[in-house]
Amino acid sequence: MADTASISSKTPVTVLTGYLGAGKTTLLNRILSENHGQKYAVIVNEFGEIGIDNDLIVGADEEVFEMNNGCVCCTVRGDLIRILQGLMRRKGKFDAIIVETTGLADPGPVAQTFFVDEDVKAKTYLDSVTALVDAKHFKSALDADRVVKEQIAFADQVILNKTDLVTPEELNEVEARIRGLNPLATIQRAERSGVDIKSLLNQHRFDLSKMDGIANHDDHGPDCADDCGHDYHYDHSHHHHDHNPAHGEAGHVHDEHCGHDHHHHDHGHAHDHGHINPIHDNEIRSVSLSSDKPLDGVRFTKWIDQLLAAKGPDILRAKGIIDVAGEDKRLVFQAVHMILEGELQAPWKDSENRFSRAVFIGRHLDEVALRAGFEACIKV
Ligand SMILES: Nc1nc2c(ncn2[C@@H]2O[C@H](COP(=O)(O)OP(=O)(O)OP(=O)(O)O)[C@@H](O)[C@H]2O)c(=O)[nH]1
Repeated sequence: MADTASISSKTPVTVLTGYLGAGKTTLLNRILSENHGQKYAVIVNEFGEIGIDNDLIVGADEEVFEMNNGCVCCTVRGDLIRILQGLMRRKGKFDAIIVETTGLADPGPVAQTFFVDEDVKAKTYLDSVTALVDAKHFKSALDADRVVKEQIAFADQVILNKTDLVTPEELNEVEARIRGLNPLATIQRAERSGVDIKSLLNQHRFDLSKMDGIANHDDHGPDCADDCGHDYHYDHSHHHHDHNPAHGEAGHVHDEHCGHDHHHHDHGHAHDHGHINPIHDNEIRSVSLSSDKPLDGVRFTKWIDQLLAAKGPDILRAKGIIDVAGEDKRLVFQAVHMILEGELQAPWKDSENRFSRAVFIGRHLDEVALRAGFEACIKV
């Protein structure tokens, strides 16, 4: 149980994203002023913002650290590491950290920081990427800026805010659109970012032990309740890759998808077979693969390694639970771009129907090839 102990001694970090005006400041203000018994250190990115944000947060008597740089996508990681290190020297003064990204930020590099930097990894863990969505302006923002899709694609949980400004029909439509982009995230509706703070933070969304909800994603996403997975006993055969040598360099996470379109694909998928992606989004989408037959562990590992090495820049998030032939425990994995984490855990119960399921969220996903690759791993 060593890892369980160490996870609990690490400080949880919530990365908060959301397009301009979605309600991030409103939410932060709630987090910092409501009486929930927790102390949060907040890292605010100043980019494009004005002083009032500061006043709000400082006034709430919390620790505030700012990142003063322009391009979050390429350069914030070094700053973030430094700020996190500074914060961790004051460990004990707060229970959790919230990183607010700018409305224009690609959450990828920020999320990757928590898997790449050894020091950060040793002291903190990414609890969730939480995206705020402005129900009223979502559709126009989607058209205006690709980062909106990235924020949704990366999110573990979405707060669908400003519900007061749209009709129930419009709200359902926006929610379906979000669900089409990301079948895994939980979605909470809110007015003035009024969600239950306790339900928002400390959810362990990146914790491999809490991914059982993926099994239910066809319905509602991984609605991992608090009691999900608490009793698991791990085997801790932790498997952690960084396929891109460039990522190994300290303070540098400029990956290929860093804000610039280097990738030219033939757009062969005019026809969208995605059964969980009811509304066509020509770029970012999700593909869900499943099988009730066990997979060959060696073949699957090789496939996912090669897939992420080749397509990592396009794959924003992936999660899965795999029934490995001859293995009593389920293999659980998740990836952020090329960074893959997987471990064996939670033995299948005798009464349980075993299954394998993998969900990929990304751009230019070739569903036919993904499906063929996955199915080739089925143990014959
Ligand atoms: N009607 C309505 N207005 C809201 C709601 N939530 C936030 N607002 C308002 O929307 C505006 C933008 O909210 P902020 O919390 O500043 O949004 P933000 O994401 O921090 O915005 P940026 O800092 O520009 O990225 C503010 O005037 C809020 O008062 C809501 O649920 N309904």
